[in-house]
Amino acid sequence: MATAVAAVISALAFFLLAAAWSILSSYYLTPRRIRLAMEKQGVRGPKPRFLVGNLPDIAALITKSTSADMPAIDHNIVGRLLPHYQLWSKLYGKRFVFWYGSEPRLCLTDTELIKEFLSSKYVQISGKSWLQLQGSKHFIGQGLLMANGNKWLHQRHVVAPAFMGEKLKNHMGYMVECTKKTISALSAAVAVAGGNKEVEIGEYLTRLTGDIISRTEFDSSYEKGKQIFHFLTRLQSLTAQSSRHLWIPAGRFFPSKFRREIKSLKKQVEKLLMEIIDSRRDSKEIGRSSSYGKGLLGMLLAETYKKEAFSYTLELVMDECKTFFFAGHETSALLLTWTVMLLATNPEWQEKARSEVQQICGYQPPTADQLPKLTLLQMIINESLRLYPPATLLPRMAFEDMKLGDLNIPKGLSIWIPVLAIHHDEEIWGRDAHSFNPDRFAARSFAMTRHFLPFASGPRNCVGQAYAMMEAKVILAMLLTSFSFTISENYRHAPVNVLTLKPKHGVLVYLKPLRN
Ligand code: HEM
Repeated sequence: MATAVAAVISALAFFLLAAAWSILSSYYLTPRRIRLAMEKQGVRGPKPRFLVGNLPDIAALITKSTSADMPAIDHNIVGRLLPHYQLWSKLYGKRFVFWYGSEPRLCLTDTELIKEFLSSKYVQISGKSWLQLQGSKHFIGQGLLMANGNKWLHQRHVVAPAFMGEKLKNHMGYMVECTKKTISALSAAVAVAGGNKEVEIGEYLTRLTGDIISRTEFDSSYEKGKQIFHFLTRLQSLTAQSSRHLWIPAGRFFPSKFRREIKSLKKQVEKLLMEIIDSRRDSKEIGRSSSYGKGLLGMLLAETYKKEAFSYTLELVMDECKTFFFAGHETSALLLTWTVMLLATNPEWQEKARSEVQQICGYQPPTADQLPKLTLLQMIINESLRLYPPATLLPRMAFEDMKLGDLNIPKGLSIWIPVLAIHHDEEIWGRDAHSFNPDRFAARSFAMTRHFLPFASGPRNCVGQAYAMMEAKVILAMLLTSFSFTISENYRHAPVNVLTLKPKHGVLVYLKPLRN
C-alpha cells in the first residue's frame, strides 16, 4: 500500500515538475532568449509586462482610437485601426518587437524582406503559431489555412486545382446565377420603397458570397450547405470570443460559458456534413453518379479513397469545407462592400466603371472572356483592396532559426506584417496614399509589386485569389448595370478590425434602378 502511495506521489510530483518547467520555458525562458537575440541586433520595442506583455497597451490604444465614429469619410485609417503600430514605429523605427502576452512579435514593414520571408525558401519552416491553431481548433481545425509543413504542402496541392483554369471558369455560372437572385431581391426592395431605397448593402453581399461559396463547395447539395454555413457563422463568433484568454498559461483549460454551445454547434455542422457525404458515397456506390460531385467536396471525397502516404480523413474533409467557407466568403463580401462605398462616394468613378461594363458586356452578365477586358473595374478593385484590405495583418511564426536579410530570426519569433500600414505608406504610394485614386493602378505592374499584399504573396498566398477577383468583377459589373448608388446621409464611417476589416455600422446606400 505504502509503495503504491509513494508511486502515485512521485508520479504527481513528476507531472507537476514537468508542467512547471513547460510554463517556465514557454512563458519566461524562451521569450527572454528571443528578446535578447533581437536586442543584440538593435531591434527594440515597448517594455513588456510579466505574462500580459503589451496586450493591455494595445487594448487601451484601440479602445481609445475606435471609441467614436470617424467625423468624415476619410481613408486615413491606420491610426484608428493600428494605433499601436503608429505609436511604436515612431518610437522604435519600423522594425520593433512587441509582446502578445508572452508571444514576441516582430513587426516587419520592409517589403523586400517580407517578399523573401513569404517565398518558397521559408514556407516549410514558418507558419501558423500555437495560439492561432488553438484559437481555431473548434472552428476550422486542420484545414489549409491552419496547416503547417508537409501537411500544408499536400493539402494545398490537392485543393489548388479547384480554383484554377477550367474548374475556375465552371464556377462562373454559379456566380452569375446567384448575383441575378440578389439583384432581384434588391429590385423588389427598391420597388416597395418607390424607386430610391436605402439599403445596408453589406448584408446582401455577405449572403451572396455565402451562396456562391456554398454552390462551389457542395454544388447540388447547396441548400444544405447554406444551413451548415448558418451554424458556422455562429461557431466562428463563439470560438473567437472563447479564445480570448488563450495567451494566459493554461488558459485553454479555463471554463468558458460558450463551451457547451460550441460543442453542440460543432456537432450539428458535422452531422449535416456527414449527411451530404453519405448521400454522395451512396450515389457513387450504386452507380447513380460517376463521381462524388463536381464541387470542392466531391474532389476531397475522392482523395479519401487514395492509398497514398497522406490521404484525407473524413475529419480533414470537414475541416477543409469549413475553412473554405470561412476564408472565401466574408473577405469577398468585405471587398465588395468597401468597393460599393468607394463608388457611392466617388460618382465620377462609378460612371466610368459603368460605361466600361456597358461597352464591353452591354446589359448581359459578363462572360469569362470579357472579364480581363474590364480594366478600369480591375483598377477600382485594386484600389479598394489597397485602402481597405480585408486581411489587415499577416502573422507567421518562425519554426526554426533563420537568416532574413541582415536579421537573424530566432525560432519561436512571430513575424507580424501590418498589410494595412504598408498599403497606406506615403513613402511607397506618394502623398495621396490615403486618397481613392484607381489611376495609380493604370500601370498594371504596380498591382504585381511587393508593396501590394491583399492576398499575401509567395507559395502560401491566397489560394482563392483568382476566384475572388472573378467573383468581384462579375458581381460589381452586374450591380453597376442594374443600379446607380449614392451614399446615404445615415452612413457612419467607422472601420473596425475584428479579424477582418469591417464597416462597424455597415454601408448604407441609396439604390436607384437603371432599367425596369
Ligand atoms: C477579397 C477576398 C479575399 C482576400 C482579401 C483574401 C486574403 C487572403 C490572405 C491575406 C491570405 C493569407 C492568410 C495567411 O496566411 O495568414 C489568404 C489565404 C487563404 N485564402 Fe483568401 N482571400 C480572399 C478570398 C478567398 C476566397 C474566395 C477563397 C476560397 C474560395 C479563399 C481561400 C483562402 C485559403 C484556403 C487560404 C489559405 C491558403 C494557404 O494557407 O495555403 N480566399 N487569403
